[in-house]
Amino acid sequence: MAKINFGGTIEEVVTREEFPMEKALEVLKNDTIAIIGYGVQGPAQALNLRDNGFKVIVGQRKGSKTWDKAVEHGWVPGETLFEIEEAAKRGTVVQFLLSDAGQIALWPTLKPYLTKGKTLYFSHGFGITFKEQTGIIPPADIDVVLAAPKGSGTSVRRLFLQGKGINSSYAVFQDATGKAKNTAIALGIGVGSGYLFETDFKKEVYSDLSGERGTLMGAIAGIFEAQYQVLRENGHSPSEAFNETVEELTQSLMPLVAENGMDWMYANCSTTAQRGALDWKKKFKEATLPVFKDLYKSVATGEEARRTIETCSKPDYREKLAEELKELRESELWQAGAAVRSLRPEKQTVEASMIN
Ligand SMILES: NC(=O)c1ccc[n+]([C@@H]2O[C@H](COP(=O)([O-])OP(=O)(O)OC[C@H]3O[C@@H](n4cnc5c(N)ncnc54)[C@H](O)[C@@H]3O)[C@@H](O)[C@H]2O)c1
Ligand SMILES: CC(C)(O)[C@@H](O)C(=O)O
Ligand SMILES: [Mg+2]
Ligand SMILES: [Mg+2]
Repeated sequence: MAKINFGGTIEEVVTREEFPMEKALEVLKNDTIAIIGYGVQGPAQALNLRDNGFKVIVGQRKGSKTWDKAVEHGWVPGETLFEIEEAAKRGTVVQFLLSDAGQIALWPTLKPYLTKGKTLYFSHGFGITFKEQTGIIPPADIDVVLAAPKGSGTSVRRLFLQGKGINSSYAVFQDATGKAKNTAIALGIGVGSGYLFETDFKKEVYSDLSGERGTLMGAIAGIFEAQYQVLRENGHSPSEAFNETVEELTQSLMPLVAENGMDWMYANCSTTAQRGALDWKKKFKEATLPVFKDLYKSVATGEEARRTIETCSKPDYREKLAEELKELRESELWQAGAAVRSLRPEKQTVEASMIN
């Protein structure tokens, strides 16, 4: 494994150079990979594995929208697309990619098919770590592994199609065959990872839940709303407030951070901006640190898992989520955003946002 210095801590990572696709294909040459769940990660991982030359089948409920989506993606009923039970029976590697709440409901159906020597694969440590709440306790004679792409399934597929790769973590929870680690890495490479870093199920779920509720999704949306509100309350127009809050960040400054780090982005802004940002950064850190500490505690106590399971197990959870997203989409901030996006020169579709 490559030893990499991450800011002073040496970690071992698995790169494609040392674990090339040919090796991954060799490790899984006798396996049939059954993808159970065709939401966001399911299609991305299934299609990447198929395109990389692995033997892949998909398990879905016949008559569901996701069955139709799988057919559209080229999965053939009776050949590579089956009812969930049939796919689980045929698969020697079972990739459990239903929603985390959905996994609980399907577990009693799936478990009988997880026979000796098979591999159960997750992309999240949720089900195993919060086993008191999920009831997901695998049989002792199977391997249980994880490869968790650090990004949306949409990006997993897009980056693959661009010839790039997403970073993923991998972990082994149970090694009944003695081959679980190799299997986990081979699957991680197969689904399109650029490189893999090692974790365990608990660390993966604690960091993942913290990250998405924090800076990646929850905190960023909250900070956008707060700044936009203050600008609007002080008489700034929606276009000015949106540009100064979101558009410049995503279009100009974050690409610079992605390219070469925070100091590089700072260095490419004015000295006035740098001076102010360096001063205010401290205040924002002080203000948000207690919130991040609360968040981590809520994850570690299982409270986040409890609330997620409770709400996402309700029959109408999709409608409720859709309503909340609609409210977000229709808020002034994000309506202003839609107008700003339509004005990007590459779009050239200004009609939609014109008043007359
Ligand atoms: N979405 C991502 O990009 C992402 C990234 C990394 C890891 N993960 C993890 O990957 C796994 C899959 O995530 P996802 O976002 O693709 O899932 P999701 O929440 O979109 O759900 C996947 C599919 O599960 C189905 N489903 C839900 N409940 C069901 C039930 N009771 N019976 C049958 N089907 C049911 C849904 O219809 C959906 O098609 C999760 O463990 C998630 O935490 C997701
Ligand atoms: C894409 C994310 C946010 O990284 C993932 O963790 C998820 O749950 O969808
Ligand atoms: Mg997540
Ligand atoms: Mg994540």
